[in-house]
Parts: sequence; C-alpha cells; structure tokens
Amino acid sequence: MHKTELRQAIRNSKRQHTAGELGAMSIAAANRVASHPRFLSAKTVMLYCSLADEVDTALLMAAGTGKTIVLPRVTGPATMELRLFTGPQSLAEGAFHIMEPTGPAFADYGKIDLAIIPGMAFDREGHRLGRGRGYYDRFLPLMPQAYKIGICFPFQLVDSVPTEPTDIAMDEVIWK
Ligand SMILES: Nc1nc2c(c(=O)[nH]1)N(C=O)[C@@H](CNc1ccc(C(=O)N[C@@H](CCC(=O)O)C(=O)O)cc1)CN2
Ligand SMILES: Nc1ncnc2c1ncn2[C@@H]1O[C@H](COP(=O)(O)OP(=O)(O)OP(=O)(O)O)[C@@H](O)[C@H]1O
Repeated sequence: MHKTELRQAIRNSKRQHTAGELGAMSIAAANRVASHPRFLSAKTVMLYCSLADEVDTALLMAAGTGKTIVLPRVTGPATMELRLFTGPQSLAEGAFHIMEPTGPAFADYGKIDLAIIPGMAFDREGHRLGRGRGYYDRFLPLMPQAYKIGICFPFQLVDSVPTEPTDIAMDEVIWK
C-alpha cells in the first residue's frame, strides 16, 4: 500500500473506535513506555503533545517529573525546534492546533537520551509513516544517539510501511 492509501486506511480504522476505547489504548501504551528501562534511566526525553487521534502523552509528562522533558514546536512549513516543557501552564496552541511549549529553547540535541515519536503507522522493523510533511525525518538526524520509540495504537501497527531513503527508523515500536 502506498503512503497516501495507508494514511487513509488508518484514519478509517481510528473512526471505528470511541474516544473511550482510544483512551484505554493510550493508557496501556503510555504505561508500557513509563515502565521501560530506557524511560526510567533517561535524563532527557523528547515527548510530543498529543492530538486527539494520537496516543495520549499526558501520563508520560506526569511520569517524567524530575527528568528534562522537551517538546517540538513547528517553526515553518518543514522545520521544528525544541523547547523545554516547564509544566502544563507553559503550553499554548500552535500550528495544526497542537499544544506547543512556550518555555526556553533547547538546542542540546546530543543530550536527548530518548525520543518518543508519534506516527500514523509503524511496522515491526521500526519503519514509520508520519503525517506526510517530513518534520521528524528532517529533525531526528540531529539526535543520532537518542533511543527512538515509536508509539501508536494497536491498529496502527501494520505488516509493512512503505519507506523512502530519508525515512528515519525507530529503535522500537510500542503499540500496546
Ligand atoms: N502531536 C504531534 N505533534 C507534532 C507532530 C505530530 O505528528 N503530532 N508532527 C509530526 O510531523 C509535527 C507537526 N506536523 C504535523 C503535520 C500535519 C498535521 C495535520 O494535522 N495534518 C492534517 C492535514 C491537514 C493539512 O494538511 O493541513 C491531517 O493529518 O489530517 C499535524 C502536525 C510536530 N509536532
Ligand atoms: N531529510 C529530509 N530532507 C529533505 N526532505 C525530506 C527529508 N525527509 C523527508 N523529506 C520530504 O518530506 C516529505 C514528507 O516525507 P514523509 O512522507 O516521509 O513524511 P512523514 O514522515 O510522513 O511526516 P512527519 O515526519 O511530518 O510526520 C517528502 O516529500 C520527503 O521527500
């Protein structure tokens, strides 16, 4: 299946689940991450602020108290930056209606131990299908040392994600 068709198929599967079901699946996946040795040992974690159709990261932000948590902020049609997460009151709605950090900029990419990454679909080899703008594909090469965990709902784990040379693979995918 090509990228566009796969994105559409995933959107259709999402619609077959209630918000309550997605919430329960989010809690399962987030708990798995929160108890992961890489999360427990990480000092600096890149998270994302979830949209309604993504695995909810609120639990991870809470579990990350005591760690340095950084979040992406869209700065242009293909560019992002990172800012420190300094608490829920430091978030403001940004591009694509995503809640984004207003805290201090963070450019110490080499310090990021773990990156938790959303996607439309993943396969077991760690290939990722994003929302189709290449934000993460351009950004992740800045932090080659970071352990990359893709996180998704069970129906977003597919047999095979079509790949391009610029796609950055995950080290691990957590889907339940
Ligand atoms: N929570 C979250 N934050 C993120 C991402 C993400 O996928 N999820 N991104 C990962 O890249 C970056 C933002 N990229 C995004 C790209 C497209 C859409 C989006 O809503 N696209 C619509 C199509 C609307 C349009 O084309 O204007 C869609 O998918 O339905 C959202 C975020 C950075 N922050
Ligand atoms: N490192 C890169 N440099 C330049 N262009 C890139 C790079 N990575 C991806 N692109 C381009 O960006 C566009 C979107 O790529 P792709 O479909 O892989 O995005 P995605 O991973 O689904 O999106 P996102 O990361 O925003 O969730 C494609 O045209 C791709 O060729």
